[in-house]
Amino acid sequence: MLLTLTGVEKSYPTSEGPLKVLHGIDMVLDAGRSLALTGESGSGKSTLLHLVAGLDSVDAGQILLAEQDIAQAGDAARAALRRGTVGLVFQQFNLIPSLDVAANLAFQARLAGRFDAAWMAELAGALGLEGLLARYPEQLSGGQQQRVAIGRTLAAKPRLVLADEPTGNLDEATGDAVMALLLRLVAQTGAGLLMVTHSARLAARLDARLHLSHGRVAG
Ligand SMILES: Nc1ncnc2c1ncn2[C@@H]1O[C@H](COP(=O)(O)OP(=O)(O)OP(=O)(O)O)[C@@H](O)[C@H]1O
Repeated sequence: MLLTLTGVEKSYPTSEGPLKVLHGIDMVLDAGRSLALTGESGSGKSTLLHLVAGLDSVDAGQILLAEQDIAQAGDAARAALRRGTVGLVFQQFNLIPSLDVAANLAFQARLAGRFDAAWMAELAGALGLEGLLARYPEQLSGGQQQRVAIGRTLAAKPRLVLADEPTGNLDEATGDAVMALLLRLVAQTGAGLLMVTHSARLAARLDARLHLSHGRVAG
């Protein structure tokens, strides 16, 4: 199993005392499978994604990612796991403005020590970016920027792709096209995909769905 969560609990400190956001989450995701994380605003979706990404630590429970327990890992170990195993795609594209598309695409793969020119060229082709490699992010449309952001993440060949409303900033037609590319490329690499979405329509395109309600799995 690529990802297993067992009894994951998380609270945030607030001025009125701890706010419990996740109350014992259990979930599994296999390599090559995609899972939509849905739920109303404030149900804990982003919190869960951040924990799996190793961006924050759990209060209790276990997160096994590629046989490693990230819940109990220290900051340095979590950072290493993040670079080596996990790829993130967010609603904000966060491209590096001073780098052209080719350099943005290569950036994370180089950081992870996994730059592969042939894979990069294949990705650029699949994402329709060949003619845009010398442009800078500000010279791209939103849909083009999100395709670069997806390419940048997949270039490093992550075993798990975490996406938070990745097409939330795009119009429906562009978002649908970008989503189709993301699903196709994730399937091609055999990675797992965990994606937060508010859209039941998008959630239905993934293999499975986990619905959160007030920090609990509701279906
Ligand atoms: N750093 C924080 N400190 C205190 N409370 C927080 C913090 N981050 C999130 N919360 C609270 O935790 C709860 C869950 O937030 P989270 O962002 O995980 O929800 P979500 O399901 O992703 O919501 P949305 O769909 O609106 O993005 C909310 O009540 C939120 O206000």
